[in-house]
Amino acid sequence: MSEAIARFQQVRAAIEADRAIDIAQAYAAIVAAADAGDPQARLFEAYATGIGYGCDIDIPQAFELLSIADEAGAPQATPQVDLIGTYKDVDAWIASRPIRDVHTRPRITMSDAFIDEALCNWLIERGRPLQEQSLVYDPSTGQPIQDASRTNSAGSFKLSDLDMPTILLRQRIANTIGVDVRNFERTSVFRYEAGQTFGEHADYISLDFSAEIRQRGQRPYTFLIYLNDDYEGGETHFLTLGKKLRGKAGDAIFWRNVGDDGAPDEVTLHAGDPPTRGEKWLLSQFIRDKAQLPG
Ligand SMILES: O=C(O)CCC(=O)C(=O)O
Ligand SMILES: [Fe+2]
Repeated sequence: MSEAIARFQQVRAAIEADRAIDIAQAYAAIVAAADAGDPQARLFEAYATGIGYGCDIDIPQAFELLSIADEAGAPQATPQVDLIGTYKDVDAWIASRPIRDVHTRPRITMSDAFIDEALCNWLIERGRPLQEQSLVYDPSTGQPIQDASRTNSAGSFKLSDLDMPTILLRQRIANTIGVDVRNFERTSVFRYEAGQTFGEHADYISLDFSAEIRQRGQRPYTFLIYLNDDYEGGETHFLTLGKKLRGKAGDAIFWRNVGDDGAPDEVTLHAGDPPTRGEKWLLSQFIRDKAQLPG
């Protein structure tokens, strides 16, 4: 094995284990191994180029690299090319989608048929193996603990879990809201089995966590996509507004967690109510007001 490929394997293991690494060096190692003939490294280079991990975001180039990885024999590339090969014009695919307001103060907006069924199913299958029990922080000890207020599971996409459809979807979300995709946190997929819930909470960062806000920014937007609809109950419940909302599979909902002045808006308090029958799958995208570390 060439030295470049051995180095990439180390970088890949660090990314998969979510260890802190130097992103510029990691990107250089990915490209070197790809150039040394490793199709898996070419695939990582495609994702890195899609999200600006150690390089500038270049979507057409990311596409090109995905095709090269496919031809070089990366098995994961083929279903992605099959899925996005139908997106003939990438610019049109990632363009902003029509929206409609469903509430004014706070502004809550929906976008019907934001994605199609094939992409919903793709995202469910990508998110399924990543599911972990959701934890909340115990304010008395500062330790993550399991708590009855949040019983659903969640999985988020690191660089090594990404794929081109998800990368393009992030672009479409950014264009629809009119925000910079570099401000996106990791994309997550949530699963609620019947009876599981994400209790009353707000998505803005509490002003009590001023260091977090200084470092990573406030979280002005939440963007959700309902990935299935064969369940009962399971609404996104805005408790103070007395409003329960839910979309069909592929519909999106988003809202601002802060007011025009940027301060937390307490009326955005909400819950993911428990499905009473069937299981609910949801894509959750949090958006900050500052660029995030990519990956
Ligand atoms: O499941 C829902 O509808 C709500 C999800 C949610 O509150 C969140 O992603 O922050
Ligand atoms: Fe939330």
